[in-house]
Amino acid sequence: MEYAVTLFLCVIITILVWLWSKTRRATNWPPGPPTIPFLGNLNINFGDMITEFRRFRQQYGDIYSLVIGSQTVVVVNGLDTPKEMFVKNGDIVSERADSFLVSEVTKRKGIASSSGSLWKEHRTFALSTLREFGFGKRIMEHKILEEVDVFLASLRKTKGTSFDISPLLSTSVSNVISSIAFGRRFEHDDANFNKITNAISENFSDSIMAGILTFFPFLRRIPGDPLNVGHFMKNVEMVNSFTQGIVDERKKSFEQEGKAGDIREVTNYLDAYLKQRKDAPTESTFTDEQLQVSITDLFLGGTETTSTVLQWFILILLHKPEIQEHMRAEIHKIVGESRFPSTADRSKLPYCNSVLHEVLRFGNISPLPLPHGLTEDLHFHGYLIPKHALLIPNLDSVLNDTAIYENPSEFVPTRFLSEDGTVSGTEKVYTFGIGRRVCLGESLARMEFFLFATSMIQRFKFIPPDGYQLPALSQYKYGLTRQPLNFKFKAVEYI
Ligand code: HEM
Repeated sequence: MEYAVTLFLCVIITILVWLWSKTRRATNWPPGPPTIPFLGNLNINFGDMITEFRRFRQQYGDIYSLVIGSQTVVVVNGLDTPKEMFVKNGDIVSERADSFLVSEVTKRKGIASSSGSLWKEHRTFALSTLREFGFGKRIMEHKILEEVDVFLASLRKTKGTSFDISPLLSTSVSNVISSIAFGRRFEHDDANFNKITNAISENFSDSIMAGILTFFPFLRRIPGDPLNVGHFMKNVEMVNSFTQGIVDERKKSFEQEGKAGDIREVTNYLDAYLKQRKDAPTESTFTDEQLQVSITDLFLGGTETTSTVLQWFILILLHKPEIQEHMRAEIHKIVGESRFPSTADRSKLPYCNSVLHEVLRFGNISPLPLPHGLTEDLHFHGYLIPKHALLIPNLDSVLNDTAIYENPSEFVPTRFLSEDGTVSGTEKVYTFGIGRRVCLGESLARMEFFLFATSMIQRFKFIPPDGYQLPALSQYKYGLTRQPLNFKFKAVEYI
């Protein structure tokens, strides 16, 4: 009996010591808020991480750490420290750390969630394939402008009545990446496609829970599902079966074409992948599962982010009609009214260009990207960053840095306009990330943003409905991206 009690006490003490050691910060790690025994930094405000992280930066400097659950989080802030961390040490810090989204939702597959050679091979393949199909080229511009044309026709149909533009933007922007990723576009009244873009929107705006589950995975099992994980996973399954259906259908016709010796010209990522898979050795990383997850990554990455930036753009211009007027005057002067603006006009539209960069800065749509992981312990600025840490490049700390920008919380349309009328300083607008994990769709997103935004302003005036209170520019929803609150407006045809 005495032996059993002693054994029991030893087990309890071992567990307590283990728990205590897991929830304290080692002395050689970056500093951070004091940890509470057995709780670590559980007392921080998870509801407003952006503000909380700003406060920690003021207190602890450009690199600090938090102990949450049994995880160590290291947050890297400012302009120079992230560059040094994610560019100079790119070999060590470009893995994707485990999180609920990475390990439970995408099972470390695809592009955004994979690591090591699986990630390198697929990122390289995706970049070179997408470049071949027009990323950053005129052929891509044509595709986007076709979509802009359909989008503006839908705006016209609203006949100046008040409406919510988010579903229309999601479908239009999604059609661009769909045609590049799998050679398809969808009609604006396609109910099934609208269900898919709606599921994506819901998951992007409603995923604080994904962050919580990263640190406390057991909360997923709570009876009654108070975190609504079931709904999130249902949306994930809906999107997965949509992309799987497209892959399966094309695989079948690809095999038939192969048998007949008549494979269609390769014009999209899906066809390029099937061809790569056909020619690849059996032990290659190019598998059916990788195909489905990487297509889904492109589809998701290319849908919600760009349409969120466009929503910020419209909301800002509703608040500041004088900026609309100024942009429209510049576009009409340089481009005229009969054709859409093109990327070749960009350098001749410095005011518009400055406004769009300011939207990318002010919108701050991905302030805290998915955490990076490490391949080994890293000694950095005199601290030890343990291999198991989750590394967060805090993009908010660059985009709202008072050392770089005067009054960063204000929208200043001429922020990037120099006295000589040229645009400068835009290289510090790190909206698309830093280092080797930098956004894969950056050139597409920039082109889409420019073409959609300038064509809209060229032809439409945006006005708030009479007596309607627009959401303030300081308000936002934060899930996977930082989004404006829902709003309505009228698009009145100008030309
Ligand atoms: C304005 C629009 C966009 C913004 C602000 C944005 C921002 C970002 C950010 C901050 C990251 C994470 C960087 C990191 O992990 O450190 C990222 C990754 C990624 N983005 Fe975008 N993105 C946009 C549009 C797009 C588009 C159009 C695509 C479609 C091709 C795309 C595909 C991806 C992919 C696949 C990754 C994962 C890259 C990797 O892990 O190697 N994004 N994006």
